[in-house]
Amino acid sequence: MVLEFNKMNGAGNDFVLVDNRERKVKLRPEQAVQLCHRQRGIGADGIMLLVPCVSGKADWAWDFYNSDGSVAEMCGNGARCFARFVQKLTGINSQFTFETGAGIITASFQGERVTIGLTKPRDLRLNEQVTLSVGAQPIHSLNTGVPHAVLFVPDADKAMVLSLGQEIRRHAHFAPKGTNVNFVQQLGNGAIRVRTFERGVEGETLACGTGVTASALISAELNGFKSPIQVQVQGGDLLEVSFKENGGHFEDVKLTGPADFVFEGKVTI
Ligand SMILES: N[C@@H](CCC[C@H](N)C(=O)O)C(=O)O
Repeated sequence: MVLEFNKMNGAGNDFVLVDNRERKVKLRPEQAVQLCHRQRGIGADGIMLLVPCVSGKADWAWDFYNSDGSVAEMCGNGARCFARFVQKLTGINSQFTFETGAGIITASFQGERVTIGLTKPRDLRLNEQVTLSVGAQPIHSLNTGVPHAVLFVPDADKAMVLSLGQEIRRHAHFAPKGTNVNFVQQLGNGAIRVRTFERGVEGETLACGTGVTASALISAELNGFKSPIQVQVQGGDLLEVSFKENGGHFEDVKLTGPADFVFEGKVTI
């Protein structure tokens, strides 16, 4: 069949978006892999299909695939792109909701930027000593829709994102689901810089929205960072994480950043 798609990116994390409101597309994992392939396909970190929300709990829903064909519960940068895609197809400018594997996400538009309201963060674990090939390291973790490990590093440029990222991503400590891995440098002005090794892409991406969010919340928890936190990502963009703290719990967690169309096309699958 011929698939019509939009190619988009959110802070350099790139995606293929497909209108599947009529549910005619049945994507198999190997087709997702083929479409995301950077030499043999369109090239992307993931694919989102817009579908009707059958549960009736939200305005829309998505099916999300990583570039290795695995299904992910949530994607922060993808969510902003999805919001712009829905806006383009339906003309909506006001806040709306969509259902993901992690729960209901809200989306709203601030001029060029998009804000998404995430699901309540869960499974916060701090300062767990994890034995790695470089020795035991304190690793923090938080699920912001998908699981994230967070390590603080003095200089993100020198972080061993590929080698250590891969090791932690599949470490027994995070089994069976594995984890995304974020290397976080604290910048002087209450901001942070984050580099992420992404599960399901199995490499470093130019940004990871849920990873940025987990890194910001853990910076707040451990180092007193205040909302909103500015986060510099590997692609050079700035994302913003805002939240409320209520008795040691984070609420009303929001991620704001860019979501850009790159091109439209048709591909036979
Ligand atoms: N890039 C995303 C995260 C996508 C899901 C992740 N690869 C996983 O499988 O956990 C983001 O911006 O949050």
